[in-house]
Amino acid sequence: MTTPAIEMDKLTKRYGETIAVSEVSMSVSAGSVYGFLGPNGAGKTTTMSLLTTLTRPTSGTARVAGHSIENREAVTPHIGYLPEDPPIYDELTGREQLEYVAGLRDLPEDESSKRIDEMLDRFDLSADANKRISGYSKGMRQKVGVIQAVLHEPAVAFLDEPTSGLDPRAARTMRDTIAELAEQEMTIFLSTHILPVVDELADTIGVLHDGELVAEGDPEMLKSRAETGESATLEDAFLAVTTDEEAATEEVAAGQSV
Ligand SMILES: Nc1ncnc2c1ncn2[C@@H]1O[C@H](COP(=O)(O)OP(=O)(O)OP(=O)(O)O)[C@@H](O)[C@H]1O
Repeated sequence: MTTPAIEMDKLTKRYGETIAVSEVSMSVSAGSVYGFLGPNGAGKTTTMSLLTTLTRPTSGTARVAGHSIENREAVTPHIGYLPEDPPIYDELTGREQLEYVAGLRDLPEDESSKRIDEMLDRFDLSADANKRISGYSKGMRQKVGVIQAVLHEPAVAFLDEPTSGLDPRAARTMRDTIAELAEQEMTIFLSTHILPVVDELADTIGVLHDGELVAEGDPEMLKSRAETGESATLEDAFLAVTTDEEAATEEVAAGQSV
């Protein structure tokens, strides 16, 4: 059996009185797309900060690409992260920003410049690649953020709202790119509020609510739990598991979902 790309065991993060992430345990198969859902404030960003080693857990453990998150140097070469606000330098051009990131990752120059060109072209950014990022639109910045997260072909990419700010064509390109990267065995940990994106791409969906993993399964399985008839959507399922907290917890306890 191959090592899971992500494993969490009772991962917990407290901020004073607030329990942002509460004893979350899960396993994400290598090469799969994991859709990570939850209402505002559920703890998704905190979970991704923990898994990308930007925040330390209060208790519990996790391994990413086979390495403990306690060991930042071991984990970071294997991951890419698109946070809500991607770290990019306004004074650089799009191409310079990507070359800078490739340099940080020690990528061979000829290989990385070919991949940068290919990704810029794919996201329709080639014509603006030599313009300063300060003049980029929100969507253009988002494209740069995504490209830099996957440029080094990490084993696991954490993407927080990757289609945010993108026009319909660019959003389509983003979804196609995510599917393609997963086909190439990259594990994608995808957090978004746009449920059709998750429905289309995710092999497994986990729903976080008040820091707890209240449901987990493939999209069809989750929909079948919504109890709104045969035409239940992922939105119905999401609302069911994040509003009827007691029932969800009971099912978790009964081992029906997690
Ligand atoms: N640095 C921090 N200090 C104190 N509390 C925090 C901090 N970061 C997050 N929290 C709290 O932890 C909880 C989870 O927040 P988090 O940002 O992880 O949620 P989220 O699921 O990403 O929400 P959203 O969908 O709105 O982005 C919230 O109650 C939030 O107020």
